[in-house]
Amino acid sequence: MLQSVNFTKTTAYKNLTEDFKRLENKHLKELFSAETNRQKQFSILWNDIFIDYSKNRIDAKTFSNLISLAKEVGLESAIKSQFSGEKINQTENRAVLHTALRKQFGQSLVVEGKDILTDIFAVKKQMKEFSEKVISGNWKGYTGKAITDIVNIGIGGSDLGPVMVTEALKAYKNHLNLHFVSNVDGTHIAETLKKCNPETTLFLIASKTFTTQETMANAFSARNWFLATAKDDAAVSKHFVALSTNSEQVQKFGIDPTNMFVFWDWVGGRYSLWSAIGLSICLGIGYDNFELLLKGAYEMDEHFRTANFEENIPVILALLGVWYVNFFGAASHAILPYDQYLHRFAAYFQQGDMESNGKTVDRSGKRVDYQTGPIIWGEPGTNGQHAFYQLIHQGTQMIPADFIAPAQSHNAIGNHHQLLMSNFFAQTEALMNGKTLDVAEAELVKAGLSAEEVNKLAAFKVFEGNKPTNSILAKKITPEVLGSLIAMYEHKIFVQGVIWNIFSYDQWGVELGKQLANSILPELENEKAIDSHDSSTNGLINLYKNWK
Ligand SMILES: O=P(O)(O)OC[C@H]1O[C@](O)(CO)[C@@H](O)[C@@H]1O
Repeated sequence: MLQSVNFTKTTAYKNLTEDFKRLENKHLKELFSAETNRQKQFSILWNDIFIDYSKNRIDAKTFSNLISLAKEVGLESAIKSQFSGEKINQTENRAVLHTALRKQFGQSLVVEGKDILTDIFAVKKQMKEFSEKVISGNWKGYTGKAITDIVNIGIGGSDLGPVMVTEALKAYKNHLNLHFVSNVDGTHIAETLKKCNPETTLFLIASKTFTTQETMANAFSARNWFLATAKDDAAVSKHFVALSTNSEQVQKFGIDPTNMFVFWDWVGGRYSLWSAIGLSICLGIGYDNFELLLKGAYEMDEHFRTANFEENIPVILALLGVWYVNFFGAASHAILPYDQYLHRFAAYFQQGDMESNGKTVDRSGKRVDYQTGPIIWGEPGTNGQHAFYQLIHQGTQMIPADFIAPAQSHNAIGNHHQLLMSNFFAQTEALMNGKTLDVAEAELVKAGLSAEEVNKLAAFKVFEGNKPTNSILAKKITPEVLGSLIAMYEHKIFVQGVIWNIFSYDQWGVELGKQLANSILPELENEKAIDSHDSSTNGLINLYKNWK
């Protein structure tokens, strides 16, 4: 079981407090000139991924104290507990075993006396056979036509992962058109269905619980739309399949149990793209590529499970994050992929990270007196450069950022990739070095400005620099590399949760809004004025009722 340790009471934390005093006002430029082999010291080449964390505000002593922190909070035994299937998600009394889904054929994992890989491999086989049948055109719709369009209906973890992965691996896409419907706003399903033909559309109803309001509303609307043309309930089985843990609800909805792809309660929603929830991935890029994605994740699992903390990528990234959140007071962390295909990567980890570590109560049930999970955000470079980088460069907040880029593009058109990469390299260099007042003034003088003008303008052209970044350079974004990158962030989130002494695998914080929406829903179904809430909520509801 996970130990409950307040990390702020450890010796390592005390030492890090001293480190912070020493480094708080030290510029990264100074650290680089003091250590000529700094990149070598603070980087890891692993498979086809290079992690350069040298542009962080640490020195060798801090690094070693951060590693000690991981040891003191019992990270080693926490990793063992998670991988072996202990019920570390204590508030839901569940194991956390998305890593089991990535195990390779021929392996086994016995949990509570049962080899859980037997069931996992059986579902994978079902996913392989089904996806191959649909892709080849052998799976026919109710009028005998092959499937052309796949609509995945799900939300949160039952949507974001498949969306992100199928976008990231679009270069591997086959002929099937993929659509994702998540929002309960009728616009989402309506606009999607405009592009589909009921005879050739396959719906994947993706929901761990099969009770999620948004997903069920969209699923029923999809079925109504389908039956309006098919006019025969028997046709549903050729066009609707379920990805879920809840067979009872699946059957109630009317989906044939043979069309159900199961997973288990030990797969958290935001960690479920590796399970049956990944069926849209199999359909979009082929089962073999899905297997490669799992393989890449498995390799990262093994690295995380076995590497010394000093060389352990997820552990190091997590510790650097803690360093900025808890010592420098960073409130957010940016994920900035220089790859258009990764345009949903940051959005995916908004759920992955914030739903996991957005907690205020520690594992003993007490309110924490330190900061926990940061806000995760980001957009692909170079678009972000022309939008919000101004604040990263010259704003008052410290925003640690991960820059991710592939050395090889899937679309080598002209010199586009060189242009992209020159920006990737330039940004972390600029964030680190900044630009001094002297340089700013000299540039203005060179541009022919008068002394008075130089004096007026120079301050605005200064970049303090000293902004921490990680550079994550991959050879190419292949399914395997993507799998490794996703698993890397998953484990980073876990490590941070262990340090912050919180439960990373529950998400009670999403419940209150759901409860209240359920109690408000009946109040919207009649004309009566509402007075059961506060004046603001009553006023808004009543105005809505007047206007609708
Ligand atoms: O797959 P389900 O059960 O429909 O849940 C969807 C999402 O809802 C949540 O439970 C909370 O919003 C997420 O954790 C989950 O990914």
